[in-house]
Amino acid sequence: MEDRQRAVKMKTIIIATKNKGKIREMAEEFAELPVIIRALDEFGELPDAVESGHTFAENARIKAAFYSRLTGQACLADDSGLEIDILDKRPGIYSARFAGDNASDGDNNKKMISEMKKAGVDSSNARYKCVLAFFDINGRILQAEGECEGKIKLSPKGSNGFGYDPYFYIRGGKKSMAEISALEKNEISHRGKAVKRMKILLAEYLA
Ligand SMILES: O=P(O)(O)OP(=O)(O)OP(=O)(O)OC[C@H]1O[C@@H](n2cnc3c(O)ncnc32)[C@H](O)[C@@H]1O
Ligand SMILES: [Mg+2]
Repeated sequence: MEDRQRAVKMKTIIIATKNKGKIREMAEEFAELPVIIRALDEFGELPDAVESGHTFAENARIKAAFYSRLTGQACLADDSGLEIDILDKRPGIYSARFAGDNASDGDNNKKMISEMKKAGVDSSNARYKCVLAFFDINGRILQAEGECEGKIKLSPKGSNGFGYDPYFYIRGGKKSMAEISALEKNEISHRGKAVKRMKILLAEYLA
């Protein structure tokens, strides 16, 4: 098939997130699929979805459904966060708003450090979780999940990645998630694992 013909037949999928770090990590992976990948910001200023769910899965579905209704296109949304054992699995689904609505990554990291100090520790087992939800305009839903175990330490290292990455030390290593390359992060991360699973589901869906 010629490129032009293939382009006509290709579906569009919007990566429905306002987090630039997530887009960076996902866009390249999904570019391997026979689909046109677009980012939410190509559709102008859209309102934020209300993340009123009680689980990552509920919030991922809320975001995918909300943005597919707004754009009239198939959407893939990510809900993710960090569970810190010593903090009874907080911030969890509240990871983006740990330090309040519109908190920056820096604000959330400061809040995390102060909560860890309050608990009297300088490290704790922790894990990142990610749920990806895909909604098309006919109501077809696909869902995939991923987890990544590690340790939170109060000494930040590295400047790659985003969010809590400088404080999240990967399993068995002395490196933080912000010290490894984007490629290496995708190999081991919660999002990388969910993306690989979602790619299999999408390939079946598109076939
Ligand atoms: O809702 P969208 O628009 O997708 O963007 P968001 O940043 O608000 O995303 P979430 O509601 O899913 O909150 C996830 C938060 O969890 C943290 N997080 C998730 N994945 C992470 C990763 O790979 N590295 C570091 N922090 C991560 C980070 O603080 C995110 O802001
Ligand atoms: Mg959010």
